Amino acid sequence: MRPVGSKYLLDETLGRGATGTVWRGVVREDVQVPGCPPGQRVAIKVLREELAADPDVVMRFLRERSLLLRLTHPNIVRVRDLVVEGELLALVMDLVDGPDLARYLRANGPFSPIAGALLMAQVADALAASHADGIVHRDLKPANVMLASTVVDGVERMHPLLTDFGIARLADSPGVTRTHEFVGTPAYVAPESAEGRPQTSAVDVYGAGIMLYELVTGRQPFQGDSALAVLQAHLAQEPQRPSTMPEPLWTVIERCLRKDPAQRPGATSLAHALRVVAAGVGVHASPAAVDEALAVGALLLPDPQPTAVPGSVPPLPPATVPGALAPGFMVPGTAPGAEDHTQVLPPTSGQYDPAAATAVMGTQPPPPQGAPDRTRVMPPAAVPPPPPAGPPQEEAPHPWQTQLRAARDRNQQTQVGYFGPEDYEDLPQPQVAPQPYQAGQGGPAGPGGHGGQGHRPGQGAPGGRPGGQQPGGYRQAPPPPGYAQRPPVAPPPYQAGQAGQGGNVGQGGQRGQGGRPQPPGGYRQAPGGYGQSQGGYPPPPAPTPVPRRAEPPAPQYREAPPQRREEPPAPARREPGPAREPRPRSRNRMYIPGLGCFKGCLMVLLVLAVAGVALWNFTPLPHYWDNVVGWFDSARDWANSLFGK
Ligand SMILES: Nc1ncnc2c1ncn2[C@@H]1O[C@H](COP(=O)(O)OP(=O)(O)OP(=O)(O)O)[C@@H](O)[C@H]1O
Repeated sequence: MRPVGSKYLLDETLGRGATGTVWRGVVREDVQVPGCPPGQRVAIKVLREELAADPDVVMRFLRERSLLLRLTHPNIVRVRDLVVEGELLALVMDLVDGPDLARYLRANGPFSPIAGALLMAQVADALAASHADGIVHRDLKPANVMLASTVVDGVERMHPLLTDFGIARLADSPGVTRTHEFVGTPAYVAPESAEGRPQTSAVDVYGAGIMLYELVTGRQPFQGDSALAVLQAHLAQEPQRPSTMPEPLWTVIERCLRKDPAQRPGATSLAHALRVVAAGVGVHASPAAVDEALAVGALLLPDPQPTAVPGSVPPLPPATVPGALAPGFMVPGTAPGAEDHTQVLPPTSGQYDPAAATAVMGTQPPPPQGAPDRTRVMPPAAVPPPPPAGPPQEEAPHPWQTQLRAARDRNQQTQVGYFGPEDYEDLPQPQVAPQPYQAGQGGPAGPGGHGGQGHRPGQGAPGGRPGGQQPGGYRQAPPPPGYAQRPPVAPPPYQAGQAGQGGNVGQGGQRGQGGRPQPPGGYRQAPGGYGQSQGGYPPPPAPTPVPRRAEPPAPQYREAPPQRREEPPAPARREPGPAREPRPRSRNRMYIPGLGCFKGCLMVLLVLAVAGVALWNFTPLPHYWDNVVGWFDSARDWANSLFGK
């Protein structure tokens, strides 16, 4: 295990993202960390060195320490500590034993509308709490929702936990992102973020709408061949209701995806509305619950005081084409006020001092001066010379570009991007693309409610996807002390426990009649689950102990074209400018996470030595060598005899 800071040991890598690497770690046995007993297993996100080398990010890290540590909620992965040492920045979090939602979706396919609504209601709870605390997530996506499993009444259930809070905000340093760039993932980015307009907590609600759509359909509402095209779709296209989507759920999604952030609901009312929808779309919903779900639009109240994202750029001139980017927009350094925001990444704040005390941002005092430095996960970067005074020069390559290259092989990464009007001209005119799986789809819905409305192409027959809830219902974990400041949310009706056995409510609001008969307990055959997926997830790659579905997936989901891998946005074209200063590069040329350059070099020498020994012993090389030495001796004797020596 490798030390990180003076309190933690890194064990193994859990995964890598665009902003850093997440490790499984452990609290050292010989230290005291408040709230974390010695030996406690934790997850440690070590931010990438480009971020850690930016003094502005470090300052933000320190400033927001108390905010992030304070953010506790049953549906938020708790941040336990922040480690700042040399050029290492790390967040210590609770370790979640489970997959993230993106991986779960890939492995198991979409959720039923009820399960999707209930899952997203918990995510909306987490958003409401963070917004009330002044924190906007800004990078909401399934990959940032971890699925823990909890056992309630002897039944394993999924418990969503939102993570990566504050990362987008940390990354959004003036030294890291520049004017009109966005931090986020194109498929989930709100129009105002893509356009560089001021952002508020409404961007998270937009992301929640995209996620909700994806959870119940298996695809995202806005797609394109490139990140730029996806961003353009967010700006110009209207989302289309899939025929299988219950009307109340669509009402919620459509409101979350409004282009105007002021028309989106607040996170608190979103959570409430989703529970009302979940209670009203099952075939066993009471008529009153059905009516309430159909009137859900009235519950979707905008946030009266949306939380502003600090430092988001001022509004730009209105676009001339609806949904298009404003003229001159996204060209770094040319937009009005750009000079206020665009900065060259400042030099690092000084040489790394290995003898310096570890600065761990906990409540514990730092170790005494002269204590051995235990953290060398990332070696220090060279200190570049200060930029020469004179006329402004073109900026060095953006550090995020390095990250994007590194992340290129991963789908749906958090990205920073910008694009200009010339890029926009390359795009096809905005149009509303037909839903891929609508092609060849069946006729009008039959009397089978949601279940009969198109899960099987060409028919409206009964027997679609059954929803329903489990007797005993899904229960939420009790909120922790202190969380009660949040506005009260009406207890969801499903807590009362409903037996679910069939399809969802049809588009016309009639209760589905034709849901496939299911055993009590809802869509899963396993006892205790609600909806399609809430009965526990199979921890990949181990097979799930209970069959997930009572029937094979609906054909159109299988027939839908595979999701394209998102390419990171192409770097913006820049006007030819004066020659760039060579970018100061890190000394860490051969970067092996956790090993560092020195050990990497030793490893290379060792490999060369072993190869040399093997060559000498297992090839005729010694024989050739003797021959060469013999020839050399003969030549010397001949030369000596020639010159009479
Ligand atoms: N608290 C945690 N406990 C356990 N695993 C975690 C935790 N946080 C993240 N992970 C795992 O680590 C992996 C990498 O996480 P990270 O947040 O860096 O990825 P990402 O969200 O895909 O990337 P990015 O947001 O930078 O685009 C994830 O796949 C997730 O499964």
